[in-house]
Amino acid sequence: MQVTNELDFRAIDRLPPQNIEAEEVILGGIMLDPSAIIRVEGILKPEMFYISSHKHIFSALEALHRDNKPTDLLSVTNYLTDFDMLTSIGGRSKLASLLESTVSAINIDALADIVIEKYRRRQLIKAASEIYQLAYDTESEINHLLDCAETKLLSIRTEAISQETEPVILAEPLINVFDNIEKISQGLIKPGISTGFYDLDLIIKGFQPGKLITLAGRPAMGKSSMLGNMAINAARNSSQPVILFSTEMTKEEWAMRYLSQEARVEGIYLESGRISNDQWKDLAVAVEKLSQDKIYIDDSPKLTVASLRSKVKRMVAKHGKVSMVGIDYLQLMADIGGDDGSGKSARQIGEITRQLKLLARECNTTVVLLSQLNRGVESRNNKRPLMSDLRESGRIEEDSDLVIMLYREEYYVLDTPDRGLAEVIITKHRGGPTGIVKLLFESQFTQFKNLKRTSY
Ligand SMILES: Nc1ncnc2c1ncn2[C@@H]1O[C@H](COP(=O)(O)OP(=O)(O)OP(=O)(O)O)[C@@H](O)[C@H]1O
Repeated sequence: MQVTNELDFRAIDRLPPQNIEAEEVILGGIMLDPSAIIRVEGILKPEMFYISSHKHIFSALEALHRDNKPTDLLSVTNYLTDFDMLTSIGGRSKLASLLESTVSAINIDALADIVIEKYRRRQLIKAASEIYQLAYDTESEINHLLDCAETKLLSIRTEAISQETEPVILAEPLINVFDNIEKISQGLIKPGISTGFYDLDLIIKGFQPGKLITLAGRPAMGKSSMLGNMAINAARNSSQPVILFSTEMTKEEWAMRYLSQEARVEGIYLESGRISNDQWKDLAVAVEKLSQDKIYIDDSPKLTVASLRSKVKRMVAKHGKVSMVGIDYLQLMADIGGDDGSGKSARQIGEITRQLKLLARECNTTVVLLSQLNRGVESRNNKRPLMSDLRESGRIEEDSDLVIMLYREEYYVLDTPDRGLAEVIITKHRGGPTGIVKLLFESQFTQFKNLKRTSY
């Protein structure tokens, strides 16, 4: 019996995970009952079968089904004969034996689960074997090898997540939603973690778990400031940790910003050391307060989505939950290798945003991703950013649940009446309204503030 060529399992002194009987009954079941394939269609894939001939037979059954043809013994035999594959799968006797060993297709879903699970285990062994080989590659840097190893494991996990869900009857989420509304109305839970900005919360309902938020703007609009403000607000309003991944600013620069905001001492005084006695007291109080905040900062300059993901998962394992993951910023992530004109970086960006969206869902957290905007904004009369200004906008727009743009008129017009004001423009909101929220921006403290309180 010829087995699949996933890995040379002879090198491993154990039989690879597989369930040949389950594979046979699935194939026999589909030949017996043509409607059975619908129950595994899109879930079970040919490559998941352990036996090579089973892969080919399942592919043939899928092709027949796609063409609205019967999947019975005669049709499969003809199909494989036409493609000159009948002999290689074991001939007519192989197909007949599959039918003979099957009584019904009743358990096909459960059997498909078994075959998929065995396939995943083989994938895991394959990745482990490749990682084992990687460790001997002395030509490459260890951090690069660790990234490669993480990526291999991540791709198995990503494939598993994207296949895990099955449609459920409406009644099921309905009960959850009703239960949630009841708890919110009784004040037992909050609709989301407050961003600290009341008018913004009114529109987006705070930070919602499982969501990817893209926060974009031209340089110096205040993206990092907004992310820092949101992070501390989320940590204080949820009492759960927040992680900031910062490829641009160091952890000391973040600490300086937070100290400046909390003590209300401008950054230039902190940097020059020109501090009054009163300010020293304020700084001491601020250090004490900030030391209680659960803000974790990772300033690895070469951040990949694979390493980010494992760091977040480790934090979740340690603390139970993470209220927000902030990333400053997308275009500086190490997965993006630059564009050679073939759209490579757009594809890489698309892959990153997809992974981040999956991470938000998997870890039940909110991911806030900073993104640069195209220079195109600068050549327009109205410089308020638009969705199309997002660099490599297509995938960012698709994967994000919310796209928020920052705009400050004073950046372009010095004597504007809107001096000190910032516009937070919600250009995309999946399942909710869009709109513009005005905030005060104190650049000397890199702090956004509410203009006036609007109650819920
Ligand atoms: N210590 C400081 N004192 C005064 N102004 C500051 C200070 N730090 C930052 N700013 C100003 O605050 C504004 C917002 O800075 P921030 O770093 O948040 O912007 P950004 O949108 O993240 O920019 P970039 O994309 O260039 O990193 C800028 O105009 C900057 O000059």
